[in-house]
Amino acid sequence: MESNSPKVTVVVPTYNERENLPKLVDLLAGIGVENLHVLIVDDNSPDGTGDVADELAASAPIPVDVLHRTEKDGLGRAYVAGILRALDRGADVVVQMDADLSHPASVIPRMVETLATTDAAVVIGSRYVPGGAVAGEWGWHRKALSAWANFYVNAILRLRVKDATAGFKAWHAATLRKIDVASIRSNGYAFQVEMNHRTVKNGMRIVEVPIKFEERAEGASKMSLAVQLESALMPWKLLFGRRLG
Ligand SMILES: Nc1nc2c(ncn2[C@@H]2O[C@H](COP(=O)(O)OP(=O)(O)O[C@H]3O[C@H](CO)[C@@H](O)[C@H](O)[C@@H]3O)[C@@H](O)[C@H]2O)c(=O)[nH]1
Repeated sequence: MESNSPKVTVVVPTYNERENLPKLVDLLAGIGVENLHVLIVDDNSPDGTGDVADELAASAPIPVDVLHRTEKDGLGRAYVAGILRALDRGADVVVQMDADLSHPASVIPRMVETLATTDAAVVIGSRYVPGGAVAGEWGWHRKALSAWANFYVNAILRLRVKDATAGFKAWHAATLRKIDVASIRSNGYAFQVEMNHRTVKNGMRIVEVPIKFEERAEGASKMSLAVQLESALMPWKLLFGRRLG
């Protein structure tokens, strides 16, 4: 039977997340959001995450779909592919979320509610608004990098967002269509910044709700030097409206 509730699709990019993915789907099944769907976008993970995703699609208590891609192509590309598929399949709200359990699934109901009851075009699960936090031990290097990245992009692009690089967000489908997600090219942290920049440039509002961010317990971050370099250049590229390649 068709549900009257908005269709909420959680898009989860995965690369080597076989330990984390079943736990994440389990958590999502328990948050009590009606008409919740999960779309896993796997880039042919060598650890077999794609097979784990297929098993979840067959057995999970909530609808799980899998988009298999042939090779590792970056987080941004995976999100673009996943978001376009979610929109194609009628999502009203699209949630972006990491697979590594660093983003608290329990906050999704509040994010969806905030979208429904305010003029927010997108709601960010934010570490840096009052009530937000980073749990566990982040080394000084990671803290400094995150603080610097936020100061840097806000200074250049005037986004006025406390957690501009956050990867946990709930979008109205209409916002994603308006910002033309298909044309977004940046791939690492810069992907999040470019999405925010397009939202603000189109005169739409970003709202942040606090989250407690957990450091991943299993697997490793895929952040590379190339991702950091892209993030350093991207705000200038956006400011001057040009592509740097
Ligand atoms: N399909 C696919 N998934 C990927 C790829 N690279 C990373 N992922 C997936 O994307 C999610 C985040 O990847 P991490 O490598 O754990 O990201 P991070 O460096 O910890 O960065 C996080 O924090 C940043 C700062 O807040 C965010 O900007 C970023 O989006 C992410 O949330 C994980 O689910 C990971 O498996 C890829 O090339 N392809």
